[in-house]
Amino acid sequence: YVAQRKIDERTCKTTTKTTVAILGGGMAGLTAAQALHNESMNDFLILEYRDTLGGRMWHTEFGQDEKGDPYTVELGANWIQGIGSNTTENPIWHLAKKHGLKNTYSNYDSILTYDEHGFSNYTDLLDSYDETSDVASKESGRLLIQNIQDETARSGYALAGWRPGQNDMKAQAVEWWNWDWETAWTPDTSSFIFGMAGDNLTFNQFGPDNNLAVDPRGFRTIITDEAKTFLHEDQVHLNTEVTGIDYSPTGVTIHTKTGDCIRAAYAICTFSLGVLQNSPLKFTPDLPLWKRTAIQSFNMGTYTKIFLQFNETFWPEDTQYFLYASPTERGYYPVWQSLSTPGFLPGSNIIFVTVVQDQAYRAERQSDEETKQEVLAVLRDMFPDKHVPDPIAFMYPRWSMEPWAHGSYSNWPPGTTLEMHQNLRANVDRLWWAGEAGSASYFGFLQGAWFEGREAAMQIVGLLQDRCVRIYGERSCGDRVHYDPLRGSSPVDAYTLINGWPVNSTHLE
Ligand SMILES: Cc1cc2nc3c(=O)[nH]c(=O)nc-3n(C[C@H](O)[C@H](O)[C@H](O)COP(=O)(O)OP(=O)(O)OC[C@H]3O[C@@H](n4cnc5c(N)ncnc54)[C@H](O)[C@@H]3O)c2cc1C
Repeated sequence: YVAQRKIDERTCKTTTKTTVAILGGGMAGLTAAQALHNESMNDFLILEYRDTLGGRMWHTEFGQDEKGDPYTVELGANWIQGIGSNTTENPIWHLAKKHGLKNTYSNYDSILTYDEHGFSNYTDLLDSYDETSDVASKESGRLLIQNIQDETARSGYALAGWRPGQNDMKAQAVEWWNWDWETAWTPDTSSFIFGMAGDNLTFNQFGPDNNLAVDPRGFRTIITDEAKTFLHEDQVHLNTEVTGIDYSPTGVTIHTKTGDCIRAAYAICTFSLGVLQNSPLKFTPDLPLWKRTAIQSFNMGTYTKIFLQFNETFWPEDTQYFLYASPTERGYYPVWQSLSTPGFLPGSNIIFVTVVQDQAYRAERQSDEETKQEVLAVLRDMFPDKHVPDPIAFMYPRWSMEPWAHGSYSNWPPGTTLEMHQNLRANVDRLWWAGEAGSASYFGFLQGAWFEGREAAMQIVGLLQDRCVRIYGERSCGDRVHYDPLRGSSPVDAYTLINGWPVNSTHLE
């Protein structure tokens, strides 16, 4: 460490000292900072790549209204997912209410189904999927509790009775709407146990409903407004790209692209799994094999929303969703969402379509014009009796190419275990980890980031003050555990706070 410190000093243009360096200013970075502040520990710095807080809560101006003013659309997180419980409130819902976020109930029953010849009613398939989901959910709970080897969501659903034919494109579209649209991965590439558990933990615990943010200030206002309640400007360094992290049992030195250094007693890295997997970030010494294995074992999904504004709403104005079954390609511009519908951005004539994974990568690689022609051809198939004009505005983000995100959110592949995941969130010396992907219970969701940021900061407070802390009502002391080597499945008694599983497993069924 002494030798390493000398090297640091040589390579640092300037050195700033702080107690806790929070790497990343998204939801997890915010809740980490707030947890430190709540413990009167205000000597921390948030280092953020972009020119704003918010991370994957990211909006932009799009199109224009009658007066010529632009609308606001969300490129990243859009829903508050899991609201409506009388007993447990989703912390994201709490923030939304606190900051007066404008949002509207997403009604998944407000859906019409289409194929290449136009409207085609196959809602019976939606009902069949729902019935098998109930069976699959119970079975995945049994596998978890009885410590049985994980399987693919594909096999779990097939055993529960959902077996869409390879060429039954309507059933494939229904499956996409139910699975891929949420996880950004196919059932074949998703863990059955943890895919079902993640869904249950959010929707059985916090409530079954989702509301869509349609606030002109942008969804991230729940972060930026909350930050104003406790954060000082000098605690945030925006436009700061972290390029290197030196860690040891006694401290952490962060290197930035401009050659400056931040020396901290502890650091919390909240970068997305995609950044950890793909960016040239240099760790010194190299991260241990158990940590590198964990980082590469989980999956980062890409979820791309493609926005179009027309000069009229030619689709049924009162319907929220339109599901399209392409005759040839699964997941080809399948879910269309109207923002022109009452409660959202009425009169906006805006609709957007979502693609994930291979279809998202393809769209992100091709030009706007190529993608526009593809989506217009789909709309013209869906509405053969209407005149579908060229859009007056068209835009989509390229999540897989954003160097600060490298994708949208994480997912658990088949065969993962809780111990394997614990290795993703376990600290390495004084370098700690937080963020959406670190949440065993709510990965992929904003609430996952919210809980992980807070928990890491509270545990660090415990270490700094040489005491145990209470997290979710349980005692937590010292470093996080990690597992080396790993075994094939997790015993049920592993589902505890120690492994990042704070909720009682009775919530699983
Ligand atoms: C398209 C999309 C749709 C989504 N939909 C929903 C939804 O509807 N509901 C929901 O609950 N969740 C949704 N999510 C997931 C949700 O956005 C995330 O779970 C959450 O925002 C993650 O927060 P975080 O703090 O863990 O990570 P981030 O928000 O990624 O924060 C990490 C921060 O680190 C910064 N950073 C990265 N690299 C560096 C570097 N080298 N140096 C300095 N800073 C760096 C980034 O700029 C970023 O601000 C969606 C995400 C996407 C992308």
